Amino acid sequence: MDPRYDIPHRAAGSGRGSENSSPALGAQSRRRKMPPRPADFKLQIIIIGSRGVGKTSLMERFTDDTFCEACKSTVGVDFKIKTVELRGKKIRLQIWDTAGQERFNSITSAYYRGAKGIVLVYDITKLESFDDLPKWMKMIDKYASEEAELLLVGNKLDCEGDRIISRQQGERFASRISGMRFCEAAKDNFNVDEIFLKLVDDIISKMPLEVPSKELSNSVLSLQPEPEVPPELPPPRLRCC
Ligand SMILES: Nc1nc2c(ncn2[C@@H]2O[C@H](COP(=O)(O)OP(=O)(O)OP(=O)(O)O)[C@@H](O)[C@H]2O)c(=O)[nH]1
Repeated sequence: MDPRYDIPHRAAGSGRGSENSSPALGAQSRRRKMPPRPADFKLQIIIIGSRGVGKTSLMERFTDDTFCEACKSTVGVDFKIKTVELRGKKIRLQIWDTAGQERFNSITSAYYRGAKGIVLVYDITKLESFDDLPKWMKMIDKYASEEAELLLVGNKLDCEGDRIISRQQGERFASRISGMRFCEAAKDNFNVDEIFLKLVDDIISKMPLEVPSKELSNSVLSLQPEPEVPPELPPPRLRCC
């Protein structure tokens, strides 16, 4: 893995402190009570793609380093949080996992607008999921911000024997979309951290990181709290051919 991508491990233990700690543990418990350094940025990333391509598995692998053998199909949207450090900045990622079933499009479309990064996933063993890509691009064009970074992921690389979509086909599709990156991955942790971190790196490399600290803290404060409700719909944009 690229050493620039430094992911802090989750703190071990229950994290439950006690007001009556022994003096010998005083310094240690005081250290434990230090509030964590606030994030410099908060970013939203949305994962989209047809049903069963592995969106939930990718999210869980990246955020919790696990995957479920038989995930339930996502209903509407779900999200997880992960904090990473890149380019000396602490970045709190909110990763939205959307349902692949078309009947949820009216719900999931509301989450596109706030996303700074969009991961569009297909299954390399399912032609239909690849054929659906233009449909997903239409959703992106209609609902996402024009500035959002796009990443196309051909998933289930561990099923090479059942592959139907070649790597070249994936690359060709991505090359036709302005600024879209492409890679292949698998839930057993092939390329998963790398794809998310590369996407975040692409996003923050375009952000003004060297602004004066006062402005930076203002920009953090101005970021919205975790969106419990979908943001307003964006104006349509034209990107897809
Ligand atoms: N072999 C293999 N199976 C995978 C991979 N990723 C996901 N799966 C399996 O594919 C099935 C669907 O995975 P999900 O992660 O639920 O797919 P999803 O895209 O979130 O599905 P929806 O929520 O219905 O849109 C599950 O049985 C997963 O275990 C992978 O990389 N390799």
